[in-house]
Amino acid sequence: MFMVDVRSVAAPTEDVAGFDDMVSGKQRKYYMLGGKGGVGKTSCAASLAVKFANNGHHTLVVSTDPAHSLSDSFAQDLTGGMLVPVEGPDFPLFALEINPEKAREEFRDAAKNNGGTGVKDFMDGMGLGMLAEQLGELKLGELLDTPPPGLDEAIAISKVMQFLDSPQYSKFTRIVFDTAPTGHTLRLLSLPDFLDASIGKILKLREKIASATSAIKSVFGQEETRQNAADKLEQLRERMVKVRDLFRDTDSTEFVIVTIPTVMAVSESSRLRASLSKENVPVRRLIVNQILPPSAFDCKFCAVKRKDQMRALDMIRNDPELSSLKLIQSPLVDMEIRGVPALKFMGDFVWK
Ligand SMILES: Nc1ncnc2c1ncn2[C@@H]1O[C@H](COP(=O)(O)OP(=O)(O)OP(=O)(O)O)[C@@H](O)[C@H]1O
Repeated sequence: MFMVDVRSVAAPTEDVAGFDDMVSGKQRKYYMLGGKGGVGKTSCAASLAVKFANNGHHTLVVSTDPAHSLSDSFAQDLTGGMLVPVEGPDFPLFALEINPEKAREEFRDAAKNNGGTGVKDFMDGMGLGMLAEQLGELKLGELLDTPPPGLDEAIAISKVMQFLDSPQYSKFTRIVFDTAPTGHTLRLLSLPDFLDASIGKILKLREKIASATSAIKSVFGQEETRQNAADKLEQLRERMVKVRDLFRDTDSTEFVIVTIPTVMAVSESSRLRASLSKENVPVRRLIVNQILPPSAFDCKFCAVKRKDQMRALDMIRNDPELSSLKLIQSPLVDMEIRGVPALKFMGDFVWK
């Protein structure tokens, strides 16, 4: 069925992924695959999820990328924002595609009720203009109208954590994230601190407002709504802090960088690794995908391509950010990596 003998380009022993280590133990582990768009993140994430499931783990593969490609990769409809069983692997494998925009709407509603113009007008009316000004300083309106890039994804991931906290999901021992492209992922990483600060301020202010308005709240009957909204914000803040901590937890989490052997992609991966280090996100493995398989007779184009790829691989070996990572080489195959059998095939080469 597969034309290329990819076995002949299998990674040398020192380059194996260390899958035994990844699969051992029943405590929950999170693998986040990230990199430039189109390098093969989804294929690598989906193949890892299939391999975990085939090795006895209850596995969940999650996408928070608006351009969901998990459905394409598994050749099954996984849309809808709920856990969908993936047919094919030996052990339960579920997929979850979260719609980041929808997740943000929820946050938007909660924050608007809590600190938007409604509250400001209300405060002005009560002669509490000073507090209203403080609310203005939080620039909450700005946050809502032009949400910082990455906010959608941060909320989407925090929603996944909410799912995973509930007892019925406790059986999942491996969670694989097919993350959004580099830029978004990076912005997301610094977001919980930002949100923690602004939501923290809002909540403090809420205390002041609550005491100042306690005498009149029954007249207006608005306190309950505001309380619910504040509770929702508090929940969101707590979840965001959890996500941030999870991203930095070396025992349970690993960010795997996926790249291709081109100078541009390698440079970008080096920058990604540097930013992840700055954020204290654990990285141990680097997948170099789409490596040309060996051939006895290269056409001119292939020979040039192969030379470029060699140069990019050398660059990785000499790069201060990347040289210490486990290098996993994944061959370019002449087939579409689509559906569980194809993902299993790919996984057996990548995850060794
Ligand atoms: N090693 C490979 N050999 C051949 N084709 C590959 C390989 N890896 C990925 N592909 C193909 O490249 C395309 C893009 O792959 P994939 O969707 O996994 O990338 P991605 O990095 O997740 O992209 P995006 O971020 O745009 O979703 C797919 O058609 C996939 O089948």
